Amino acid sequence: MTNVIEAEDLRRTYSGGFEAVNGISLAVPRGEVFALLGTNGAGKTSTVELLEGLAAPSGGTVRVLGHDPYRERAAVRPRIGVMLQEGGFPSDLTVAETVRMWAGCTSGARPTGEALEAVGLGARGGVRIKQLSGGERRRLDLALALLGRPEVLFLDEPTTGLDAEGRRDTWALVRALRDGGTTVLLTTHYLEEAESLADRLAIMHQGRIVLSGTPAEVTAAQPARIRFVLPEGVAPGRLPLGLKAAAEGRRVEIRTHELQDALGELLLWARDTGVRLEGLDARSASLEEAFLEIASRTTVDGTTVDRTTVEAGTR
Ligand SMILES: Nc1ncnc2c1ncn2[C@@H]1O[C@H](COP(=O)(O)OP(=O)(O)OP(=O)(O)O)[C@@H](O)[C@H]1O
Repeated sequence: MTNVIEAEDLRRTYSGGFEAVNGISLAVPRGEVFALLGTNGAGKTSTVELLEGLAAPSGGTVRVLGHDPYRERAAVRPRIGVMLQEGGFPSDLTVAETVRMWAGCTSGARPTGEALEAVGLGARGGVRIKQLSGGERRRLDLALALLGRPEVLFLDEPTTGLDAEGRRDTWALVRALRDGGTTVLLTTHYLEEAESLADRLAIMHQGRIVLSGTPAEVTAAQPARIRFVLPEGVAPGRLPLGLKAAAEGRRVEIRTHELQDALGELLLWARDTGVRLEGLDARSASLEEAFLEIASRTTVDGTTVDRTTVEAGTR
């Protein structure tokens, strides 16, 4: 499969010397939905703008549909759709007028009605932009990004500000576009969105990709968790030797990559010793845990380390 988006050791340094993108490499094949995740300021928008050709990288290379999106903008721009984090519209125009205006600058544009129907704004064509809700503006942004039937769609936080139904409608639309062969690269703060929509994802932290893969691969890298409360008088030290547990008073947490084995061992021990495990809760790792674990890291001298390690080292 050919890669529609390719970045190699991509860097972006802002004036003042701040390195917002610090050597990112990624490849997105045709027809894939790829999600970029990361905390505020991780460098997602700075990266996406390089991929869109809106800014020149300070190092590394980008290829979109085989071209440099910044230097060969004329070759790339007609084939991509871009939804920025904040679109600016003339507020006195109606929704339909805005789409028609945009269509005037777009070759092979979809009909206005079709573009608005696709994003659930079919009945809002006559409404002025200034009267739209935040979520409706987001949908209009998406309609404009779709207008030229792009081969590659860049969506920067496409569902921020949408209600639950709007979010699910957008997911359905993105899936339909993907099934039709469109390649989609999106950023999001909603882990559920990345988990349900993305074929592959990357978690960024401080300008770097720290973890990437399918949602299942990314979560599999994290340990599962078992939690329970021991009864009065049963010390955590009595737990079976094979289980590595962290205890706070009677509350115990076990982290393991072998959930079934650990849980089996724990339950057999509890039965054999007549111990009742209150509030027993066992769960596989989630994307949220992977994300929070990465977000809690900090960087010292360019090396990413666990925050607890830093604190221990400074004591
Ligand atoms: N024009 C600029 N000049 C200097 N620094 C900038 C500029 N734009 C962004 N930054 C900084 O670069 C870093 C990355 O910003 P960016 O917007 O790419 O992050 P993000 O992951 O998209 O964050 P968010 O989730 O909040 O949108 C931040 O620390 C930000 O303050």
